[in-house]
Amino acid sequence: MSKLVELTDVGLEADGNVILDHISLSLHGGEILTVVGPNGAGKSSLIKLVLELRQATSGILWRKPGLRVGYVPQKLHLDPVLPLTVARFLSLSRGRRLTVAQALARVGGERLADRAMQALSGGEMQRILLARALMMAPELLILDEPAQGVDVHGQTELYALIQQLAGELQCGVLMVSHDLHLVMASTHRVICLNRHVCCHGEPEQVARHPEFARLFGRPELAQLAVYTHHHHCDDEHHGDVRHVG
Ligand SMILES: Nc1ncnc2c1ncn2[C@@H]1O[C@H](COP(=O)(O)OP(=O)(O)OP(=O)(O)O)[C@@H](O)[C@H]1O
Repeated sequence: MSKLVELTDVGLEADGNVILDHISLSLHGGEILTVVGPNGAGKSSLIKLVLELRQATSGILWRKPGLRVGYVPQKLHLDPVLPLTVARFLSLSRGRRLTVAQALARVGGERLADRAMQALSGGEMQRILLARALMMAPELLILDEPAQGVDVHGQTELYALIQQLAGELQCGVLMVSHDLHLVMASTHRVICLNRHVCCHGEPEQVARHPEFARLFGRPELAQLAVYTHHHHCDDEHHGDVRHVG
């Protein structure tokens, strides 16, 4: 599968504070990478770097040239009195490659087409935001806590849907989640972030890593520590390479 994004030793500072320190990661098509970490760990900042909404202060951020990125934000702020149906909302997205009906079908939301956006439940809203991100047939889907405001059953369903879409569309998925245990079954790799990469690997390995256990308050799990570090020695930096710092 082709490489979509690669960060090599990336750092981000703002107002003299280190927000991200020596971050290295890569993501390929069809692969799901979940970023977990405590509040203030730099998860949203990392997503903003990959979205090119912020610029790294050091290191190299490479994106496949012309990469199509679909983004699902944590929340959508809508005017409560704005008359807007789901179909109309989806039709407003830029760079469309799918029809509204196709995007709704992808997320199992066909029956929601004529519903007012303001009348959607938390789970329905997240599906519609996902449908919007799919409208331009993304090669990379970026999701910032996609299951926020969704009950536990709905969260499990949503993560399963994301996993299904990544397989069907062969797009890469980069998502932030607060609950590794809910997302575990639906992700290939996990990065535990606390400004730097604390640990990195398959979900079971990260869940049992002492640093993860310390951050998430399960020190007893540290006894079970298994750690596999995946080195990415792939050096093909061509295309959209950005050298900074
Ligand atoms: N432009 C900025 N200037 C100064 N500090 C910033 C800036 N942007 C982010 N920060 C700080 O960087 C840290 C990381 O923020 P970020 O929102 O990336 O964390 P997060 O892991 O997404 O947190 P949360 O889980 O609470 O959403 C925070 O301490 C935040 O205050």
